[in-house]
Amino acid sequence: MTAVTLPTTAYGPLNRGRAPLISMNEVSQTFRGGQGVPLTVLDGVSFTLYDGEIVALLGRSGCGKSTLLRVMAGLIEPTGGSVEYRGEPVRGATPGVAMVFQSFALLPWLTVMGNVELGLEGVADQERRRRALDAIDVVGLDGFETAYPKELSGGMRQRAGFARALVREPDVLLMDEPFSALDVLTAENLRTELLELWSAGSFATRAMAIVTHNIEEAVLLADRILVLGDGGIKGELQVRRPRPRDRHAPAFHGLMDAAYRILTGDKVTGDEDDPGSPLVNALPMAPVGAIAGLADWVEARGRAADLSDLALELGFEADDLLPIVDAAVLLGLARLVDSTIVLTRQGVNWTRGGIQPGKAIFARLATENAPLVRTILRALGGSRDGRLSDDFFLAVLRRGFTEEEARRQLDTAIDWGRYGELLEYDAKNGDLVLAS
Ligand SMILES: Nc1ncnc2c1ncn2[C@@H]1O[C@H](COP(=O)(O)OP(=O)(O)OP(=O)(O)O)[C@@H](O)[C@H]1O
Repeated sequence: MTAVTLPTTAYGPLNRGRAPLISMNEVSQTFRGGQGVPLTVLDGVSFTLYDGEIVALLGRSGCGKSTLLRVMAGLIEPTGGSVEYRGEPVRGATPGVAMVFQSFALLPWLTVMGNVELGLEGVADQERRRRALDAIDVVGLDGFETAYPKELSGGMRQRAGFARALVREPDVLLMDEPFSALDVLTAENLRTELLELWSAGSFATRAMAIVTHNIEEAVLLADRILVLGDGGIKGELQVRRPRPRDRHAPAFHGLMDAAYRILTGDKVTGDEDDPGSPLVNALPMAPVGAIAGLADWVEARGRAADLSDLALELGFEADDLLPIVDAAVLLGLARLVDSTIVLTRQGVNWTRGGIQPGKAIFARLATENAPLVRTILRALGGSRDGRLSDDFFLAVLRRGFTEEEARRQLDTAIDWGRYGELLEYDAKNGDLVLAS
């Protein structure tokens, strides 16, 4: 569906330049099953959780989602491979991690306060009390400090579960189906509040991973969805949608379909023939001039360059380069190997080929790989006189993007199409015109 080629060893192309928090390297987990028969649940899984992201681990029942989460938390020592936390090997419980469980896991003989304070063993009384009260406040349980779990509804128990995890101010919050024991409305409420707190930076956590088998929940919450199956990661989806996400947007449905197709075994990534719907596969917003500039720099450095070095040299943050890098990768001008950008043969030909041959290469790549450019060309080709108003495209794009995003998507496609001499744009009346 997307033409972006993902690096095969590191599942995190959106996160280049961000700090890795937990890295799993070729992790395997084999349990002794019934009658001592070995059961391999994870088989050489590599995955990195980066600073700033929410990752959903999606998969069928029994595929090893909880096992993967427990290995990340250091609750299980894997039978193969290794786990690192901020570059240091994990031995025993992973530092900086707190967990939230489906079953709430509260001690029935302790009050809410007592349960939350449990997360702070070893902290002085007064400090412990202050932090517990703060955490209880953040999750909206103030007033229930002295209540016992049996006096609370399911939703309130899970709030206490979150408070007990957050009171530790964890770097990483790992959640194992935290909403699936709750009724639909309570789950929705808690999910929304968690996202609001996350977006507002109301707690110190830098990254979250959530296990779920609910596709909609994964698309609502995550920046990245990893689909687990057959002992490994079957596929990955990037969710580049602003929050809060509109469940009714076509793009949302497109992502759910894509996740479903990976779950059920259809290959979604790497389908070169179909760049997918422009409503789901947004164009990285980078003008051609910027992509050309990047390609020139990389070419001048032997056709491969480390992104952080490049950013440093240019005086940018690595993140500033991301849309430009994403655009080059989407078009097929470059590929990423971990954090190194490497020009493809087409990328080299584009940079070195001179103006007209360069334009021809770009035109072909944009038509093949950029969903919105392709859609616009098809629509113009099917119109009476090869001419359509930008209002037409904006109206369609608004089904998947905000007003502002829709305009920027169209402007990017026009910029790419004009450079490739595929189309013209008549700014006076806002018409897009197929190039003659
Ligand atoms: N400690 C253990 N000993 C033996 N087998 C185990 C152990 N823990 C998990 N398993 C088995 O490993 C497989 C994966 O379990 P896991 O709980 O990780 O799956 P899951 O994807 O989280 O499933 P679910 O969605 O149903 O919770 C299951 O077959 C389970 O029975």
